[in-house]
Amino acid sequence: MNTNIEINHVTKKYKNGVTALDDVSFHVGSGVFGLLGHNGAGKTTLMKALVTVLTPSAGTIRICGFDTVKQGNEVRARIGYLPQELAMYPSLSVFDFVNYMAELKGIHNKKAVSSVLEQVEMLEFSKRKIGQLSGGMKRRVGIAQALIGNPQILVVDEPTAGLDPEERVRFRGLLSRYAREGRTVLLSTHIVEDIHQLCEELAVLRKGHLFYAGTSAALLERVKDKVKILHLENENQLIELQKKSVVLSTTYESHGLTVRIMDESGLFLQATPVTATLEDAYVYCMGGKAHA
Ligand SMILES: Nc1ncnc2c1ncn2[C@@H]1O[C@H](COP(=O)(O)OP(=O)(O)OP(=O)(O)O)[C@@H](O)[C@H]1O
Repeated sequence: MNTNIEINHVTKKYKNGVTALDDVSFHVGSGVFGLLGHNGAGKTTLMKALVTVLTPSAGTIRICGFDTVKQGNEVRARIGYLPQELAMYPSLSVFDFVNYMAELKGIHNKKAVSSVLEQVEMLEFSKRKIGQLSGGMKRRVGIAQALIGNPQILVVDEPTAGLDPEERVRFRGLLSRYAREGRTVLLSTHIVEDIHQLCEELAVLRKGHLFYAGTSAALLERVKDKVKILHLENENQLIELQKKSVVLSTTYESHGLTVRIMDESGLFLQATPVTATLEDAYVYCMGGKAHA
């Protein structure tokens, strides 16, 4: 496997004393790789370090073999980035905006601009003003500017948040097509479905620490035999249960509710074991449904 991203013992401490990343290490090969974690887990901080926007306090990151701190230009030439909130100019046309972003990267090539707009199915809307686009279309334009220069690695921060289901499917298709031919797409998300559909491998951050890195299959193996269902009479019982166990899902019924839990230490003898699903495994990684 070719390693496109190598993250070694990366720590980031902000000036306000927050440790956003604490000794994080993992490697990423080709394909779509998922970065999961709740708000504040450190995903954006890690992505900014990957794309050389910020410098780690300790540790190293290599992108296609180049060090993000010492060889920033080589890294930036190989990486495209769609931040969570990309500043766009509403009065510019789609074409002019992407062309402007290309020029900022030193690429003066209108054919390259048309080509990336075609890849994201926005060529027919080239003349439309940014301010007149739907959320999904804006996101596609965001990807288009990240694809300029045909980067080996594409980093996208929460790309499907706020999209309707149809746009989400389209967006997933786009990312998975891009990840072919040895390229890497690293996407951060807290949408379990994104991971399920797109990523063979994933890393999970929790409060700056790496909780898991590996394949979905290995993650499923970890939760095997630990998923159980329990019947509860009311929500007070649910609140109590959440203090003792990770609640994966809840189904309300006419008489009470049924909950799926992760019984890690085998404490819930009255609960019925069920076959674990990947969805269970992802929700478990995220720390349970209640916090999602
Ligand atoms: N520029 C900054 N200065 C100080 N603290 C910061 C800064 N940026 C982020 N943080 C803090 O670092 C921690 C990690 O934030 P980060 O944005 O990386 O998390 P995240 O997983 O991307 O969350 P979200 O999904 O909400 O974007 C949080 O506690 C956040 O408040």
